[in-house]
Amino acid sequence: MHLNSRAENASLSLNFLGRKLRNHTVTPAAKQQAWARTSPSRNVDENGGGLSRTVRTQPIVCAQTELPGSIQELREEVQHQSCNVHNTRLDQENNADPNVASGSTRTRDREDEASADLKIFIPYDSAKLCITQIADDMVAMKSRHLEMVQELEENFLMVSRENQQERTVNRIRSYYQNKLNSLKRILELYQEKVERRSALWNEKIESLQDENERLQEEQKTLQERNRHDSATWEREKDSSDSNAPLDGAKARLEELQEGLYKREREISMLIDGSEVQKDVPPSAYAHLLAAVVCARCAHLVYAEVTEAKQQFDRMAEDSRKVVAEATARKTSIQHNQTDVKFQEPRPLWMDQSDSSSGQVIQAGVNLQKQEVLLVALECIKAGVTPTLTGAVSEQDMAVEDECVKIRVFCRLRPQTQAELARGSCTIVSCLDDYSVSLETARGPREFQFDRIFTTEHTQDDVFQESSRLIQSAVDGFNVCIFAYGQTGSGKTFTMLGDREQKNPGIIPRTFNRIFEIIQENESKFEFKVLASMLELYNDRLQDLFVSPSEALSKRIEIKKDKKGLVFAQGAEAKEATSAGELFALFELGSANRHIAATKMNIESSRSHLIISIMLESRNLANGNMTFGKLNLVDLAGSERAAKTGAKDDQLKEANSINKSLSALGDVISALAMDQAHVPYRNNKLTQLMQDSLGGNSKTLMFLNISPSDCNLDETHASLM
Ligand SMILES: Nc1ncnc2c1ncn2[C@@H]1O[C@H](COP(=O)(O)OP(=O)(O)OP(=O)(O)O)[C@@H](O)[C@H]1O
Repeated sequence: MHLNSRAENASLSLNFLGRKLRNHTVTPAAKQQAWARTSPSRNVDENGGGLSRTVRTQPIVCAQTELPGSIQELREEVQHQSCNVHNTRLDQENNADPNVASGSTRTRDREDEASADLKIFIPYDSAKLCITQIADDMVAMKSRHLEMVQELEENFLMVSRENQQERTVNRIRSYYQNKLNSLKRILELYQEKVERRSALWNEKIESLQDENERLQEEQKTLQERNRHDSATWEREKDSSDSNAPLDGAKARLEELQEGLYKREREISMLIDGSEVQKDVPPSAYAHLLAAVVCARCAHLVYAEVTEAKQQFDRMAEDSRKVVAEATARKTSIQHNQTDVKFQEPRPLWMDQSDSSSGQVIQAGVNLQKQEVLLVALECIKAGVTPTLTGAVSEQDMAVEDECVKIRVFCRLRPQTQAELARGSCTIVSCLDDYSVSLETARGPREFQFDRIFTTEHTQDDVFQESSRLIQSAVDGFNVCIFAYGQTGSGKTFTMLGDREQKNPGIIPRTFNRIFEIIQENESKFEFKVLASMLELYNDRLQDLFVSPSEALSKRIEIKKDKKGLVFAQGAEAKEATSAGELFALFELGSANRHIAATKMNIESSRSHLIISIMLESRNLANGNMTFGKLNLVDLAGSERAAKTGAKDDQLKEANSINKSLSALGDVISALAMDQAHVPYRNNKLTQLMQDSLGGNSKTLMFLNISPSDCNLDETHASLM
């Protein structure tokens, strides 16, 4: 070890085993301990063992305030213990020639030299202890430094993270600011638009008011003229006895006026709804009202204008001829068809106009149109009001049935025990067989349907209205009957019936009706009935005719065959030869559905149930084949996920249901609006129902609604 303090304020440097140690702190306690353990005699022994160390004669100055005491102490210690401090050269000379050492100059020189080269011997143990302590201190210092570095790094990271967060916040803020700006711009645009529109409407209202005033003025002028004419006639009558023809004209005028007042009374009665007939759809009243007004005007024209009179007479004559021809044509087609309905069943893919039943329908529609035209012309001629009798023949209904492809029936269920117990009140009322009224926050809203079924209507009433469609399916049409509505609104009750089957719904009744029709026609036709039963849950189709474990391993794909009929590839289609067999198959499917639902811990009402019945018939006389398909669907509930507070799996389930229901809604509205593109492919549900929605198929939708105020939002959404 070498202690070097050559420069003033130089730092203490230690050279130990070839490693340079700098600026270390030696704790006084450690040094104390080191000295305490070192005895002078032992040091001598050890020094003799060759552990000599060199110490400069200059005082050891330590750069750090903590050190000086200790080094100084060390030095003092060394000086006190003379055995530890040696001037080697003096020692040598003293030892070698003590007599020669005379003369003050020489002695001073020697002292100078000695001060320049003073050797100090530190006991090895003390030095070792010192060094160990120094090394320990340095290790501690290193770890402290490392800690500080780590702390600094962490601080740096934290600051940079904060900076980043701030930057992100700024970015988000500016993004939303931009959005807000663009929304403001859009709002301004809309405001402008609304202002423009309202200005336009104001203009229109003003022009209508002007027009109204003008008409009133004209009316006044006409009345004046009338009064003037009648006064003239009176005068002329008084002045001459030869005015007899004018009597007739005056009488005619009075008659006309009387007729006019009568029509006005009828119109106001119609407007007031005082003569509303129970069995006439409300939409028909609008047409009737329009017809009344038109007929009145037209009759005035007919009566006053000679050319118009001739024209109307000609039209009425032509129309009479056309009606006669149409009646004859329809009768001849019906005659050709004979009374056997199934002799020439119409294959599904054949154009309707090619088939005889299609011709009957077409002839029926034409005849109806011509008859309406003739009645209208006669009414105009006679100046009478066209009326709706409400007495529609079975045949007319059948014709109408053939023409209408989508019907929507609304069914209102009674309040449940739970709703009654909760004190819910009823907010839905049925106005007539076609309209319901819903009490909303903004007042009552009316909705029209093809038919309304109230709580008074039985399952039988409901089935009677739908059973004609089953005949159509056997005839070769594709038919779909489905129920839509929120959970608990009565879909399952309508489609399946109650659990005990005391009030069977449409599905079991359909099974019976199919085989009744088959039985009625089995002498002329051979039938084959195949059924498949599928469940659509979370966009996955599951075959309900196999066990749930087997169904899980099966992949079902929706395909179309050559005739355009949709089928589920991979799903079983089982044959049934009686209503009982069909019902047994249905029970098997329902049991599998229940097991699968229990296994997956879901409610069966959270999936769509699709029962497809394929009806094949072969004409025994000519071998012609006919294919019809009947889809019976019990849809999952349509409630909103937000209201139910669904999370995770439930939310996924609700989203999947909503997606499929909105896809179905899109398809129905595209069909209702006769759009060129119908988005069937958007969802598995609509893909599967494709061949029984639109085209030549017939669709019956049941809209099930709850009457209670607690379901107002859902009921409103469903009705909309
Ligand atoms: N027209 C009705 N007459 C009497 N009770 C009815 C009627 N409609 C529904 N219900 C009763 O209301 C309750 C709910 O009906 P249902 O289970 O058919 O609703 P849902 O719409 O099918 O519900 P989910 O979507 O959960 O299957 C049942 O107890 C059912 O018996």
